[in-house]
Amino acid sequence: KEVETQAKLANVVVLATGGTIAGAGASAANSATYQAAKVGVEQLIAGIPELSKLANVRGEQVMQIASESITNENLLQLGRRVSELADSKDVDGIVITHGTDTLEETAYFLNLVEKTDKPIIVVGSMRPGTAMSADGMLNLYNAVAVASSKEARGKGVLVTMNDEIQSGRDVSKMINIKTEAFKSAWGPLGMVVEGKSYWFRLPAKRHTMDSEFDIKNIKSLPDVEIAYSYGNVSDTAYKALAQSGAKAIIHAGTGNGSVSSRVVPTLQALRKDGVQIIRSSHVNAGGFVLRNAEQPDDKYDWVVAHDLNPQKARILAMVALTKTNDSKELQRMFWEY
Ligand SMILES: NC(=O)CC[C@H](N)C(=O)O
Repeated sequence: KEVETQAKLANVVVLATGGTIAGAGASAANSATYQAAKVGVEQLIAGIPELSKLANVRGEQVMQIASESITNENLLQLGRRVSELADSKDVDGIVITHGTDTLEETAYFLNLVEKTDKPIIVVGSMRPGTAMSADGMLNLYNAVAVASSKEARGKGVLVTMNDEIQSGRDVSKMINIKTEAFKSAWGPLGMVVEGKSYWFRLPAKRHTMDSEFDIKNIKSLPDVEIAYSYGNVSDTAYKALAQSGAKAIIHAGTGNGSVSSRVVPTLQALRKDGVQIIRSSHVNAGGFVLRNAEQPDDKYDWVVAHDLNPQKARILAMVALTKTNDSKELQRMFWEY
């Protein structure tokens, strides 16, 4: 009978990359002071015996790092492994355990480049497993539940944190001390409760199967950098980034991606030199940058990131630049993805 049930369960692979979900602290009182990326994937899976009722779960340790240290090479390595697994007949769903600092970047990257309709779920935690009220166990349980469900297919890369199912495209880490840390300006897609998913809406932007990007065709990612804006900002960072070889600079602007009059001439000159200038906003609850509002983008040949925050804009710019260096094409991609 047991063999029969196991045959019916979905096959889910957990790819572990590190982060707080694999963190360990000195005592149960250490919810914020601990070391990330300490616990191996086998131990994470073994810590949740209930997973075996949801799916046939196996783990792979892809890397063991805190996510602020993830490089473009790491992203490509992870993306290629996800793609290989998604192509395998024996795999129904993929879960990626990840540090929360750059989780939103990895989730968006995979959402753009993985050609599969199989569920891909990225998950992390805000407290290490050694802490009181650790959140990683339930987040991972929920991730495996969603990864093994048929309803999660074709919805793009998803993130399960704090009982919510979020689109990997929209979600962002909004606060770094609460377990209710991941939010999207446009709301979650659904909820996952006691291993069952409840869906409310679908992503409207192009992703995975419907994307023109494919990890199999991406050999390397170009250098795209971010410059932060604020009162009294100078053009020093923009110039230095261009000089160090950036193909595009994401302007992490104030408000509607506005640009200081001290910086405008430098960005005009950099664009003439071939650097793509992409205006985004660093406002906290979600930016909404429109073309030719605040700055004449048509005249300067700049691109706007619309609702993508600066770090997500960097991901799309890198992926887009593997295909085109035409600013009109880049702008189309920024509207569509
Ligand atoms: N909560 C977390 O996962 C943060 C830990 C670490 N900075 C990381 O992103 O990997």
